[in-house]
Amino acid sequence: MTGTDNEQARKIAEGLAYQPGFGNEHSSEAVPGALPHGRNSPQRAPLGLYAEQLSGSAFTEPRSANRRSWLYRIRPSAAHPPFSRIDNGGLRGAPFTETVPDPNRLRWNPLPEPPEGTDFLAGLWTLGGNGDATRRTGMAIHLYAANSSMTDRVFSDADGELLIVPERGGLLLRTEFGLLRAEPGHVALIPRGVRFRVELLTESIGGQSPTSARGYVCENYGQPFTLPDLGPIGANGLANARDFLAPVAAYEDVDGPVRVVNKFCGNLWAATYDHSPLDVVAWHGNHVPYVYDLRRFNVIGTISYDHPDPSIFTVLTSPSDTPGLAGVDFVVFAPRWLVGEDTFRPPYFHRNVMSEYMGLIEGAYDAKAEGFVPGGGSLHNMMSAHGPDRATFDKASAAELKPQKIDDGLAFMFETRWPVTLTERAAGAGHLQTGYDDVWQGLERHYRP
Ligand SMILES: O=C(O)Cc1cc(O)ccc1O
Ligand SMILES: [Fe+2]
Repeated sequence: MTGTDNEQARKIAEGLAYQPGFGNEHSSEAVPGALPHGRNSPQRAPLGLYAEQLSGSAFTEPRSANRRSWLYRIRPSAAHPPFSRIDNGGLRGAPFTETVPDPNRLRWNPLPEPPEGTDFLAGLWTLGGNGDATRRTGMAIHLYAANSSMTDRVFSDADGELLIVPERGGLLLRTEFGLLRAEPGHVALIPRGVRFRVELLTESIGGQSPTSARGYVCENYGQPFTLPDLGPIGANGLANARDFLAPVAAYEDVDGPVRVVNKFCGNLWAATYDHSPLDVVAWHGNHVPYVYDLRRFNVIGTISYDHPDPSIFTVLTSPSDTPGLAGVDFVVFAPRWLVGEDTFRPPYFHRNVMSEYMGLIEGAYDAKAEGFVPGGGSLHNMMSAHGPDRATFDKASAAELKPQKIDDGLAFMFETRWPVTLTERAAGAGHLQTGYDDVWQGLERHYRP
């Protein structure tokens, strides 16, 4: 790609300026005077820019659910050649029909190392999902493993928003709205339809050699993720709105071929533009990307007895049409104190109508002594019986119940109202563990009336 990034983009890449807040009406201009005032669509937009609205909700949705942004860009998005189908690589979309839904407990090791030159988009690998992208319901679970930055191509997803959960390696996300830096322990959200390019962060941004990056992606076809209501918790707590960071405007003024890849109803389509579409000089609105540092999560738990349900750890929820029943919840198991008296402190044995995919960003998870490793994942589909493995059960049943800090791990869960159907690749993967059931073997009877 030729051309120069603007000065602000360089500064941002080094320091990264952000606008705090969740769901705000943000506004930002990379060049003073680029943002019109008092109207969205003046007869001639400032500086000869084109005004364009990007709608993430129907025009008529209630104000509380309404999402749109106004972009002021060098060229309108409409100025592009036709898109043609390209190979979907490891990406699959809903509806998922390659396999039949599997009630077994399943666990995977991390993805194998990708071939040299694999960028974020090429490194996406779909595990499974539910719903239907054309109906804007459900979700998909993807993993990614990359060792190269996207250089001359840009991606966008018409099917849903992308919640990116880095596990290894930092990412620099160059979006239409500006730059986001997402390191392991952060999550980044790219809203539906927003174009972005993923570069691998080296130790210092000025460094030369890209390292590798690995992580998870929840593609949410349903209603956009929002913060859960807090109810009796009160006005503060869990993920606090001010810790979500939206970018400031930063644009590329680049002439030259740029491949623009669009995921549309499950398939990849591409067109070669004669310019970079990351050419937004100013914007305002609430349909915006953001990053959030999971270590900012205000963890709430029992200070008396019993193990609260993990809904108390919900970072973001995608509501469905039934109140309280999420299309998908994003839940984090962050460092916290356990103080419950006369309590079995790790996650309990359970069967859940919701389906649970879990991943591990760092360290260990308190329900599994071994085998659940960073970059790996487990799937406990609707009503499948799971909980602490035998080693964890034995240890926690005998543990002295003094206050205990869990500070050696960061795990997360995508919890969805519909069962997850696997792709053929995930069902037949070499890194699918065999014998996962064995972790619950040897839980002998103790009841002898
Ligand atoms: O299965 C899991 O490990 C996730 C989980 C954690 C917890 O604390 C309670 C219930 C639950 O499903
Ligand atoms: Fe569970």
